[in-house]
Amino acid sequence: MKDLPARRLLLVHAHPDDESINNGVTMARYAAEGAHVALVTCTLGEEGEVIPPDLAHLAADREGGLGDHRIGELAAAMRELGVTDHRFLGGPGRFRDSGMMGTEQNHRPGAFWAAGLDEAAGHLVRVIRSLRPQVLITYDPDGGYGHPDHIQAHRVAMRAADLAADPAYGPDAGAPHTVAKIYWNRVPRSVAEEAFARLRRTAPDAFPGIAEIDDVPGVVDDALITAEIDGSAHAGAKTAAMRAHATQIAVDGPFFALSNDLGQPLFTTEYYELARGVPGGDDGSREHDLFAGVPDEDLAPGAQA
Ligand SMILES: CC(=O)N[C@H]1[C@@H](O[C@@H]2[C@H](O)[C@H](O)[C@@H](O)[C@H](O)[C@H]2O)O[C@H](CO)[C@@H](O)[C@@H]1O
Ligand SMILES: [Zn+2]
Repeated sequence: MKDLPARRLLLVHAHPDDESINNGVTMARYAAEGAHVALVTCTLGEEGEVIPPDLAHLAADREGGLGDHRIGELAAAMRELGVTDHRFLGGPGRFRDSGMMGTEQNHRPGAFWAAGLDEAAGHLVRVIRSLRPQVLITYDPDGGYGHPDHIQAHRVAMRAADLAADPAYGPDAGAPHTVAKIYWNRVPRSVAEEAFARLRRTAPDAFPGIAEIDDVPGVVDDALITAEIDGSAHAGAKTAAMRAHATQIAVDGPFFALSNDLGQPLFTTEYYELARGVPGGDDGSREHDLFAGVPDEDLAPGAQA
């Protein structure tokens, strides 16, 4: 077992593609700076729609196989971001994509939405106690846009952070560890409005339609934003990572669309709300480093891969 770098970031996401859409430049930046970046994806995205016609046969209501295919898409996306530690919660296929809210897939055996919270969180506690991350990123309580797997990923991540810190929990799951800072993915409304205005102005016909601002996960009033990560130096890596998720995402320059063909902005500054922990800034201004404020004694090797 080898010691990991002093700075360790853990991201918890629902499906392959969410990590690149929400945190592509953040992951690329910290990986490039030598921090250890670990991604836990909770499902394989088996119920997703498929954009390229020549891959349509992979869909769950056709031949199936989309989940296995998306494992490969995720691996390709991680190579573009320089991230080498990416895992599936409980192992590949342990929890199945639950489909959109209100669909019958929500209640299928194995669906992540139907999983027991503590059973699912127990898998993540082991990851937290071995990696010992100082920073964790996940969704807000609504999962960004209400998808059941996103909501469940939020619940599992927050519950696992609580259990990992509890000395009375799981003595066989590793030594207790408290994650110093937990962030939720956010987009400030003013930034979203300006980006959509630019999309309508410069590329009105790039896609068959244009999404609504509130279709963008996590859009909130600017006042709720506590950190911003300018990843313009890593814009190419994020774009390439999103392109790697070819069954789910179509990229056109600084814009993209999901399988609904509705154009939306590709953000190269990523925004966060500090949900737990002490902010690094001292005057209430936004942080520009997610590890800001983490005590020096916590920024040390000693975790295990
Ligand atoms: C970004 C994200 O969370 N994608 C999920 C989502 O996919 C959407 C879903 O298929 C919807 O029906 C489409 O209109 C939309 O364009 C898709 O992005 O839900 C899928 C099923 O749970 C999931 O596999 C996909 O990763
Ligand atoms: Zn998702």
